[in-house]
Amino acid sequence: MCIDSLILKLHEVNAVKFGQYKLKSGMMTPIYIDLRVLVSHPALMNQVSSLMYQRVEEEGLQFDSVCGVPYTALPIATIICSRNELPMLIRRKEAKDYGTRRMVEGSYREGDTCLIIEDTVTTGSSIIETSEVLYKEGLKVTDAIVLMDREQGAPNASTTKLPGASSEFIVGNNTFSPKEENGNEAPATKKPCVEQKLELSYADRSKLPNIHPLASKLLKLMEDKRSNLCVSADVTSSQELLQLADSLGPKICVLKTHVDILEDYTADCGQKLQELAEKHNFLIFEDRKFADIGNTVKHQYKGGLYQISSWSHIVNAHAVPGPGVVNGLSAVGKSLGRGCLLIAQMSSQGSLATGEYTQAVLKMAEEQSDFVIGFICGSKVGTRPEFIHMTPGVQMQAGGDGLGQQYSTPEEVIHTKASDIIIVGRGVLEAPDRLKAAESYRKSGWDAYTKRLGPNSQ
Ligand SMILES: O=c1ccn([C@@H]2O[C@H](COP(=O)(O)O)[C@@H](O)[C@H]2O)c(=O)[nH]1
Repeated sequence: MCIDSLILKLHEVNAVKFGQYKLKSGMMTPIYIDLRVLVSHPALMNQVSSLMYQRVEEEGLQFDSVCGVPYTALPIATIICSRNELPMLIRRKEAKDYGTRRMVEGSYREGDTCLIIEDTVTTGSSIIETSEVLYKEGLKVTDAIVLMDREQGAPNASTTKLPGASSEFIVGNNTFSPKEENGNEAPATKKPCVEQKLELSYADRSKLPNIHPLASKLLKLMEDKRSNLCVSADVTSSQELLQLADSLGPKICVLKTHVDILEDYTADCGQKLQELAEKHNFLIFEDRKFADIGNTVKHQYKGGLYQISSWSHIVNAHAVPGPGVVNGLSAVGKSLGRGCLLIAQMSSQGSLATGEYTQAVLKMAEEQSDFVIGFICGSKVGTRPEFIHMTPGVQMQAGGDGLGQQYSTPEEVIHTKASDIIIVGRGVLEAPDRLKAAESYRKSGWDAYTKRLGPNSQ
């Protein structure tokens, strides 16, 4: 069976609904996929199971057992396992208060690998929850097969969070084209049984009707300069900072600063930085990570020694204090045309900004999109193409720095994890030739982006 005819059959049994529906993430959607009805349609259920198992075979996946995400994917996993004589595990949603109190039923040994079966993903949070339960039982989740990917963050969420996961394979097609996410009609034309990704270029996104002007400017200059590189200028003297901005300016889309590590900051430095940003067409991002109540961050942003709002186009904030932190920053920055990134995830080992916290950050961003322009994150987390994803912890070699920093490569960050901008600090600063290193990061980031867009991108 091909995808087109499957979609039609799903529509016939009312598994594809049109209207106004609320997703688990809280977001409203005009299309709702309800595969729960499948249990009442055994022939279709068999076809779906066959299609999903076909993909398991095509990918040559190896695993010791199979686990369906409760509840909808449970019968699908059961059919797959029964027909192909595969060992199955059942993940409980709640522990029994008697007997073994196990969260995972079935026979398994520590270190066994497990394939997850899921019907529909939006953010991937259900897959993550299931894999976390399995992981706590000593199982390793290596892959997940999904029938419907709503393309709203799931591949990235799953790829990065599945403990021990190597990859995720999507059976089927996108249910939303980017245009649909914008609210316009234009269902994707589907190629039968072929995975199809629709993605807007930076240039296309810069023209979206609801985009924040600063995000639009950034996306446009990225396309013009063919650069998705942000250099993190973590140096301690103003002279070195300005020299870096001038020499690397042509290679970068954003210059990130930590103004409070400068030993000799004066207002003149902020002024000169702005002039260099104009000269080389990049934006300045002060990585201040505001995290206080609205009234305090308002003062921190506008006043004090650094007067950040007067020279930095972008700042960022933790969502921990609640929406007041954005309101406080917005009270200062909005009229100046500034924008804010919310910290949805961090690159440091053991970061607490994961799972439900990250989801709550996304919600806060949606609600404050007149000032929030995107996220600091490890992978694409947001659903709106208007949001910009910036990822720190990038070097040519994956690894760490011994102080908790964790590095991914430009290819992983931009191509696999679908982020927009790589943030590189020591990868450039500690190179013998900083300009050469910046060019090499620019090229890697850009190549990964064009690869992600596909063959028609250039
Ligand atoms: O999660 C985060 C948030 C911010 N950073 C900042 O990015 C740079 C990374 O520097 P490297 O030398 O490339 O490690 C640095 O300024 C951090 O404060 C981050 O690393 N992780």
